[in-house]
Order: sequence, then C-alpha cells, then structure tokens
Amino acid sequence: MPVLASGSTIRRQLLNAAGVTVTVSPVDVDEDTLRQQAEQKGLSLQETALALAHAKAEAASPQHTGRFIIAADQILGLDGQAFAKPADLTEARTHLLTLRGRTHTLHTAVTLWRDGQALWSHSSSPTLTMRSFSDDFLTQYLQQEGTALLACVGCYRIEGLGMQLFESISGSSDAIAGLPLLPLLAALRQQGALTA
Ligand SMILES: Nc1nc2c(ncn2[C@H]2C[C@H](O)[C@@H](COP(=O)(O)OP(=O)(O)OP(=O)(O)O)O2)c(=O)[nH]1
Repeated sequence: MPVLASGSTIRRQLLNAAGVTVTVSPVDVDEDTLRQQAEQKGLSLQETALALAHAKAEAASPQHTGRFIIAADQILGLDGQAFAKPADLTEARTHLLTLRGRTHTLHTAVTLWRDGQALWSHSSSPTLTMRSFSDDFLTQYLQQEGTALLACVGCYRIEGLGMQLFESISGSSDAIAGLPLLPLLAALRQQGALTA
C-alpha cells in the first residue's frame, strides 16, 4: 500500500475514489522557507511546487522504508505572484476579489519516491478564468462554503460550488484539486504498485 505524504483530504479522497488505498502520513516541512529559498534561486512557481513535493516525500522517507511514497504540492500563480492558502475567510474574500475576472494558474506537482530516491515526478499547470461574479454572489458563496475553503489554495472546491466561479477552465479537475491522477496512476502501474 503506497504512503500519501500529505494532510490533504482531497488528495486522499481522489486516490481512494480511483481505487488506490493509501497510508496517510502528513509531514511537517517549512513550506514558507522552502518557497523563499526557491525564489532566491530563481526557480519558477512550477519548479518550486516540484521542489516542495520532493521535500515532502524526502521528509516522509525515513519512517516508510521499502514503501512507495506519494507527495504533491500546489501553488496558485497570478501574474507571477504566488498565493498561499487563506488564513481565514476574510483573506479568502480578498483572494477571490483579486482573482475575479482574471486568469490564474495552479502550478501542481506530484512525485513518487521509494527508499530515499525519487522514482518519478510530474507537473501540471491548469489555468482557470474566473467570471466577474457579483459581490452578492461572493457573500453567499463564502457563507455556503465556509471554512472548508481554508484548505483550498484557490479558495474554491472545483468539485462543488466552486465551479460557479468560473468562465473557463483548462486542465483536469483532479489536477485542479491538487493531484494529477492519470499520470500518477500510470506511474504506479509502471512501478508495479498497481495491476496494469
Ligand atoms: N477540495 C479541493 N481542494 C483543493 C482544490 N484546489 C486546491 N485544493 C487544495 C489541495 C491541497 O490540499 C491544497 C494545496 O495546498 P498544498 O499543496 O500546500 O497541500 P496541503 O498543504 O493541503 O497538504 P500537504 O502539504 O500535501 O500536506 O489546496 C479544489 O478545487 N478542491
């Protein structure tokens, strides 16, 4: 059974729904410091997301010898600026007002490790254009979604009400939700962790 080095509920749910049972093993890496170091090295947001995914897998490795470890990271980029998950609903409102009527990118990376080595990794950059929704809609949306939004880097759940925020989307809904499933399932099959 692979290990999911993530505290993300949606990542576990996506894997379980696809028939992949995992051992959840969240890791504590200093994402803010790693993001700052990546920026100082001149890494793109996509390269930064991949670096964080590797850091999470590496942090999980010592306690899961011999097991496949899945780790992922997602950074929202708007005109080159990175957005982190909102601290509260006030910040979620501010984020959504900034994203309203504009196109942002969800830089998403996933990696597969075993015994301290990276076996495979993948990056995906869905782009999403938010419609110019009304202030009334935003107030209703925040009231309906509530604190569940604080777990979402874009302050939306694409699998639910969040879909009403958008004018257009390019990319798979699983990549948007933080885990590009098809490439990951192919990698797990290739490594013999799933039946081909
Ligand atoms: N349910 C849902 N979650 C989303 C959606 N878009 C993004 N997310 C979540 C997936 C991730 O949990 C989170 C992205 O932040 P991170 O990649 O830093 O992961 P997180 O800190 O949640 O967990 P981890 O670092 O893997 O332990 O945003 C969405 O449309 N629906």
